[in-house]
Amino acid sequence: MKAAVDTRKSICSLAESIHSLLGLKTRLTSSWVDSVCNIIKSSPSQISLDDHNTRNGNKEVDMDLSILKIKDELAALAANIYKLNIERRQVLNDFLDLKGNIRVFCRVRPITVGDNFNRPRPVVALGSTSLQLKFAENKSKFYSFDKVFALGSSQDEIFLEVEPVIKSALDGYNACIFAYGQTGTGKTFTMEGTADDPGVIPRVIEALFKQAADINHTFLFSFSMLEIYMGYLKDLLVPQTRKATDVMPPCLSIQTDSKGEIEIDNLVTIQVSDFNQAIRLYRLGCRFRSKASTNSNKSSSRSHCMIRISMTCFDANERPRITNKIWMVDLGGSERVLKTKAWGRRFEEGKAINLSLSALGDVINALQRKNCHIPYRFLGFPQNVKPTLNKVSTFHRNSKLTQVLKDSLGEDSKTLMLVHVSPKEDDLCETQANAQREFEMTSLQQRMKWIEDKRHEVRSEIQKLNEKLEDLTGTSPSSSKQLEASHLSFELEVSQSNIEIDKDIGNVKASRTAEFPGFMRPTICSRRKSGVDHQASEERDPVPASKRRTSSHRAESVTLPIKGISGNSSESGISRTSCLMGSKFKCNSDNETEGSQDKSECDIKTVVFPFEEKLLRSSNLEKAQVSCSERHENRKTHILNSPKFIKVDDWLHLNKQYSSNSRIHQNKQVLAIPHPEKDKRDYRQRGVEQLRDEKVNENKLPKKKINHDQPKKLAEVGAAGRSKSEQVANFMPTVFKGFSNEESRSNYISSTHANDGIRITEAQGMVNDLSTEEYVCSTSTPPDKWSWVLNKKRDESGENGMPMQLIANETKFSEALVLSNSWTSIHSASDVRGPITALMDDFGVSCPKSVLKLPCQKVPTEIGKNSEEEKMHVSSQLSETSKMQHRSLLVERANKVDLAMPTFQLQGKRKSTGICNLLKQKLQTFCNCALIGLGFQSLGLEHDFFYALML
Ligand SMILES: Nc1ncnc2c1ncn2[C@@H]1O[C@H](COP(=O)(O)OP(=O)(O)OP(=O)(O)O)[C@@H](O)[C@H]1O
Repeated sequence: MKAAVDTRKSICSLAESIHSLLGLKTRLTSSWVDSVCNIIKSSPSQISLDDHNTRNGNKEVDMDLSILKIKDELAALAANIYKLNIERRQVLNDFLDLKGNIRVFCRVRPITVGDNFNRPRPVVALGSTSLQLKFAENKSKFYSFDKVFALGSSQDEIFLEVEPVIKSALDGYNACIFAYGQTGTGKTFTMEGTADDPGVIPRVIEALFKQAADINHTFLFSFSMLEIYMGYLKDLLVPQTRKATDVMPPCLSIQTDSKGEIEIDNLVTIQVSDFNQAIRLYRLGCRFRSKASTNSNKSSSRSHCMIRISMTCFDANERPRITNKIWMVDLGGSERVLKTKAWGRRFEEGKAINLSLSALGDVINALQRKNCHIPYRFLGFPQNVKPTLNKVSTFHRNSKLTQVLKDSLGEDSKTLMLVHVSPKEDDLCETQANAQREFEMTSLQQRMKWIEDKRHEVRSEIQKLNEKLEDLTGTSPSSSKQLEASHLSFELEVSQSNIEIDKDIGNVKASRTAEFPGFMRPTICSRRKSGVDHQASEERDPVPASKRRTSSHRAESVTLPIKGISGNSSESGISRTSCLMGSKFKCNSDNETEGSQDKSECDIKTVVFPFEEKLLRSSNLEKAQVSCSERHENRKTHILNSPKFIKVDDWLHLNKQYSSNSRIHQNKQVLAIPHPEKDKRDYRQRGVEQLRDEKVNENKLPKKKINHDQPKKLAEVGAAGRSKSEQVANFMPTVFKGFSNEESRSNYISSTHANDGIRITEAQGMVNDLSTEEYVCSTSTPPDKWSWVLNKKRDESGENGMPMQLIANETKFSEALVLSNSWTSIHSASDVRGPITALMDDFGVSCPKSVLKLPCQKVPTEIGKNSEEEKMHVSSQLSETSKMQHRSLLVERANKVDLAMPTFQLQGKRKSTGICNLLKQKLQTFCNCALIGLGFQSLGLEHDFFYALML
């Protein structure tokens, strides 16, 4: 071809020179030249170079000509290829654009050793692009991906999808390949692979060198490797003086400039000329990656490992840029802090990983949506915040991961996300947990409603009884006010709990979006911060705005409607300390991830502490009770902390101390009630005596002298001559007198009661008497305490009083009190019934209804002191005379009843003396004691407490 062109040129020049020589005026046309050329070509006598050479017999010239010919052809082909290359690049780019510059693949890890083979697999790959997560029999969720690699997919299959990205990189585009997934889902396996089955990174390096060699350009490759660990950038190729086992490298080579931008160019960049050099560097860097050993004793990556291969090509004008790079990132394993119950360093690592993954998710999501603002570094201000310079730091996102990748995660960059999923049921994503939570919340709500209804019922019953009482006594009982107050507070708690539930449900619902996997969606926080999805979330969220947490996560107050005040639901602002910063997310120095950015990240994310998981997952009733009792606890702290009350623990401690010194108890099962020392006992006894004296004087009844030393002496004598069971029988207090069970007796020994059989019998009579009109339910107080309380009271008022009365005057009763550690409480029947029923439900114990249908309590008053108060506990049906008789009887017996003895007396039939009734009463009493005791036990109290309660 070139020869033809040359021939044509020479013909042209020849013709022109002839033309000028002849002085011809006409110009030579190309058609004329063509025809002359044709004549020459077709003429057998043409004079060509070949002919000339052949004629001269010069074969070498012949050779040159053929070479020239081939070269001509090659040049033509090269031109063609150039055109095709441009076209291919365009087509590939269009293809990737069409597919999406960000593509997401999913790989399901195969079942490995240690997985439970018998459990049904909840992750199912449906076709090549969708994945089903089954988290209940009839509940599952579908996700779509660009491609799903099912269980057992090979490394080759994965690489086949990665290859186009390598081509793009060689064409001059920046590219990123990420491996994302929970800990242990196979990220490192996919990226690194094994010696026999190499993963993406070695394959990419190999392909880059191979394909670059195929391209007729000169490439210069360089290799860098770094990790982001706990917010720090660490150059893994900095000359290492440390051992591979060191957790932290001694120096960090990457700094930030004055604006806080990462000076990524400071990275150690090593030129590599072939695959072997690059792979050696890669292996070296991997040795220094921060890892932690997990429960299964394998090392888990606790950082993001980033490999950068930069390529520079000087002789390819068609490339969009001279130097471009491909990042391969093995992201740190995301983990549910709740699930792993990580703490300390592991918790910090997990937190840092999760935060940066969340930031990456935000960036990718913004890119997918083609948002004008991509939050590589700064998320933007919330709607209600005016941007000022000093506020920038507050709302700074500053994720180093996205900052480093900033120029490789963009419009003309290719991003490949390899999402890894474990087939393990336990590793199901947060969606499952949310569904579970949602279910729990619903049942919690139902339970709350049930409790509320029940409360209303009980309350109206109380109301009726109070009214009846008012009619009878002519006075407004203070207890009714207390009940009212306790009811109101309960209402408040219910409404608060409801709000909390609603809030949680709102959060659950808000997080329920479909199409993309979680990390591809903007986080709730970022939506709130940027205000992008504010509208959308409001549409999604059925919970009224007033009941939701305000958009600021630092919201300090909510407005709660308080029911029950003046019959209207009024709005009352109740200040709540920041739930996130206060209890949920303690953003103190301990919990902050190291590094500059993490304070701001702390601002954004909520991390729930492990102990809260328990609370969240505890049964509905438990939750209600916990929050209820906590609040009650606060309200009652000042009461219980008053010096009038000894704390249970204190008492038990004292008791133990005393018991250890005491030689009285021989049976280990028996809680030894301390034998009161003389001076201590005197307080009580003197109190009783004084009271008795007063009453006796008043009623002209003969005074009985109590010999304080008698019980002790009798005990010694008795112990010498009787068997243990006999002692036990005599030790038995009144309420258990009817029982013949040895075991129940032995658990119930009280040395104080041991020696006064007459007293027991008489006290029993008194119980019967009392039960004619009154129901008194009192948890027992140890002798020391009684005397102490009595003493205190006497010291203050200068007079003695019955302990029960003192306490009755001071103590409110409510359900919470049953659950509280208070020893001294007097409950109305209806107040007791609630917890007892609940306890019965909890423990599956059945009890005759009659036991629970107790009439309203009448608090025993200080006898004879106040005639009004007397009326409270003496039947209105009794005449004044019978009242007096009753009172005198009571007083007479008061000296026989040890006030330290626990009384749990039930109303029986009037003057019931029948053995059946008696037995029934005892059974009922025992049942209730046991139930309350079990209730206390369920609060984690020790056995001592239970025994003491029985006593
Ligand atoms: N596709 C697979 N085929 C065979 N084994 C696999 C596959 N994926 C993962 N494994 C195995 O599962 C285990 C966990 O994988 P790997 O260490 O890659 O998880 P990871 O996601 O990187 O965990 P971490 O985030 O804790 O580092 C390894 O023993 C690995 O060999």
